[in-house]
Amino acid sequence: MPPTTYLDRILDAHRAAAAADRRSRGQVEAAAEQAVADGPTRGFRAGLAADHGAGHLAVVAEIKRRSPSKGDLAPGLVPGRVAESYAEGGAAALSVLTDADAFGGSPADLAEARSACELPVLRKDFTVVEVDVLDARAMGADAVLLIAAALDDHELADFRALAVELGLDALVECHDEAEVERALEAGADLVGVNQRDLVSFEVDTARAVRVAPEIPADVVRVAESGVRGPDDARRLADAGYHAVLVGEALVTRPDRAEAVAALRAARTPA
Ligand SMILES: O=C(O)c1ccccc1NCC(=O)[C@H](O)[C@H](O)COP(=O)(O)O
Repeated sequence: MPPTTYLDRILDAHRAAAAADRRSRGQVEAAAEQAVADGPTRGFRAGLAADHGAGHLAVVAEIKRRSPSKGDLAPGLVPGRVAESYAEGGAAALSVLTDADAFGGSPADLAEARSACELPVLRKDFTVVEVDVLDARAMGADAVLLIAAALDDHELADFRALAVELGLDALVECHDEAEVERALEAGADLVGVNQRDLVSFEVDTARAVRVAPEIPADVVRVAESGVRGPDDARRLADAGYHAVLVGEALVTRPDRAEAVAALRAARTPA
């Protein structure tokens, strides 16, 4: 049997938490339905496409307190203030880690960040059951993350369909060409290529460039992880990415607004 990886452990922990959840599915559905009744989502995919259409490299700026690979990054950050500085720098969207154990995040971080700005927000978490998708809508997210390596083909298609039904965009995260094929088969119109290997944590800064040709032109493409600054961003823009999703290189900076603006300007005008 292959050794248990970090990803296996975190997915097991999320499945155990889902099994121990004392709420009924009906309760979570009611909360999600209430959120739908309260108003539409902000349009995460549309926000990235619009900023790209205006000639920029769209930036999905992440709120990340700590990470399994690096430890503490900005443990005391104030989500609302960080969201304001990202918006000031021209971010097209936010990504907020809501996992507590590995990242120190929470649904409250997401709610605070979203209410501090007008930007659409991705709930970045390990979605393992349909209730996670309902929860994302209920907590105020505009988009949900579906990690191809964590879900089988049926789950990928079903969770994505549920997200669409709730008005959420689904960012389907892939690591290689085979996962991109599975994402497209599941109907994905928003694909992320994560350059961080979730088993070894190693970042391969050439990965997203290598995988880009497999993603059709009508799919909004996001390069995730290990983007250190404008030089990396420029390579990804040149490879056809609409957006970069950046955590560590933004959250650890004192001048977050300027750092976002520099990434956004990395696209070479055609
Ligand atoms: O960040 C990690 O160490 C990590 C480890 C295992 C699973 C996921 C992990 N991060 C989640 C993310 O996808 C990143 O926070 C996101 O892509 C931004 O990455 P970065 O710009 O390198 O902080």
